[in-house]
Formats: sequence, structure tokens, C-alpha cells
Amino acid sequence: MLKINQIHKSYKIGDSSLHVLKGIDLSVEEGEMVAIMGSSGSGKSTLLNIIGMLDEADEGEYILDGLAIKDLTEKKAAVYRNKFLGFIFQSFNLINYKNALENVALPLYYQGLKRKERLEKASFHLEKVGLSAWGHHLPKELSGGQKQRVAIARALAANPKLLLADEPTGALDTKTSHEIMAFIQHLNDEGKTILMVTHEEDIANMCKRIVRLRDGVIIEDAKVNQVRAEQYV
Ligand SMILES: Nc1ncnc2c1ncn2[C@@H]1O[C@H](COP(=O)(O)OP(=O)(O)OP(=O)(O)O)[C@@H](O)[C@H]1O
Repeated sequence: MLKINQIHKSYKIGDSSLHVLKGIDLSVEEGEMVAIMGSSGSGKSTLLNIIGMLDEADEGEYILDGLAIKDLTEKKAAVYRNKFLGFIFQSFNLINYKNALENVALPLYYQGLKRKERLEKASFHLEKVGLSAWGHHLPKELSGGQKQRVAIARALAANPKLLLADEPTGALDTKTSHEIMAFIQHLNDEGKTILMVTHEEDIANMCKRIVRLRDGVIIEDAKVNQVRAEQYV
């Protein structure tokens, strides 16, 4: 599914430069569910953003679904990102003035679907996350867990091969976090490949593999016995 070799990334801050990723090697196969862990500032989001093609590495190779990302033009990269990747964020990143249904429909616009088709598909995905009755509500009328479910439906709308999540439960209480994790596990059971950043050990243990970063290098990469979230719901 994806393979990265010797990725380096630095940020320029004034005259100095901060070396954030220092030679990361990582392979993820189809169907995996991987947690990226590490303390604050260890480079987790930077790595996820590079994998998500939201940012570019300074050095190294990134192959996604057999294609070298470096070789793509910006336009092709945008098409590729839309087709292969779905994103979930801690702060949901929903558009406040659009209702739940329109938020879910948004990525389908970039796939060139007509409005009616977009809304039909969005409706299907909202139903999948158990929110078919909430389609006409604005994000501010939804609970945190509901907002994250809308965000998941949006991430799934374009049927991406890889779902990337940056602290997907970071803004949720424990019970709601477990509900969201149960849902994400269910997606993985159905075959979706998932990569998530978390700093919570119990959430990471609900994945099947944990990659630990420290100061921009991988210090551990191990398979774990997946804890099922539904037992806490
Ligand atoms: N755009 C940027 N410009 C400058 N420095 C940045 C930028 N993005 C991240 N950094 C710095 O790079 C380092 C790694 O950041 P990153 O967000 O990847 O860490 P993280 O492990 O995800 O941390 P956290 O758990 O706090 O979110 C941090 O020191 C951060 O301040």
C-alpha cells in the first residue's frame, strides 16, 4: 500500500532549521491498522502529513500504491490524494455553514459527480455512520462524537484506499472515543487500511500495530494484540 524510505524533513525557523524527521523507513500493507505514537514534538503529525501528501519530504522516497509521489505534478498529486486518501482530524474540520450532508458530499465534488449523485452518496455514507436523521443539521448542532462521525463519513465518501487520522479521539470524552474507535475498527474489519496518530496508549492498543517515534526516528515498530473497542461502549 505504501512504502517510505529514508524520509527527512526540516522546518526553517528564522535563521535556524529544525530537523524533525531523521531518516524514517516505513511500510504499510493493505488491511493494516497502524498507530503512530510518540511524545509531543516527536514528528508524528509531520510524518502523517507527508504520507497524506499535505506536505513534502526534503529527502527520501515515498511510494503510494506503486507510484512515486515525488514524480507527480501538483495537479496529479491533488487528484491522487482525493482518490486514494481520506482524512480525519482531531478538530473534525467540518465546514461550519454547511450541513452534515453537504459536508459529506464535498469531496465528491472533486470527483466530478453531479449534485444529485453527490447528495445520494453522502446520504448513504451518513447512514453508515448512523446519522441519517442528522443530515440537515449544522455542525454546531451536533455533539463531538456526531461531528467526528460526519467527518468519518466525509473521509469515506470518495472510497479512499487509505484512511489517515490525526488524533481522531483527541477532542472526545472516553466513552465517545471508544464509540469512534469501535467504528474505525469496523471499517478496518471490512478491509480499509488505517493509519492514525495518537498519544493515548489505550487508543493505540486498539490498532494492530504500533510505530513509536522519538525525536524524529522510529524507536519501535511492533504488532500488538488488538483490544476491541466495542466492549467499552
Ligand atoms: N510548519 C512548521 N513550521 C515550523 N515548525 C514546525 C512546523 N510544523 C511542525 N513544526 C515543529 O516540528 C516538530 C514536530 O512537530 P509535529 O507536529 O510533527 O509533532 P507531533 O509529534 O505531532 O506533536 P504533537 O503530539 O504535539 O502534535 C515540533 O517541534 C513542531 O514545533
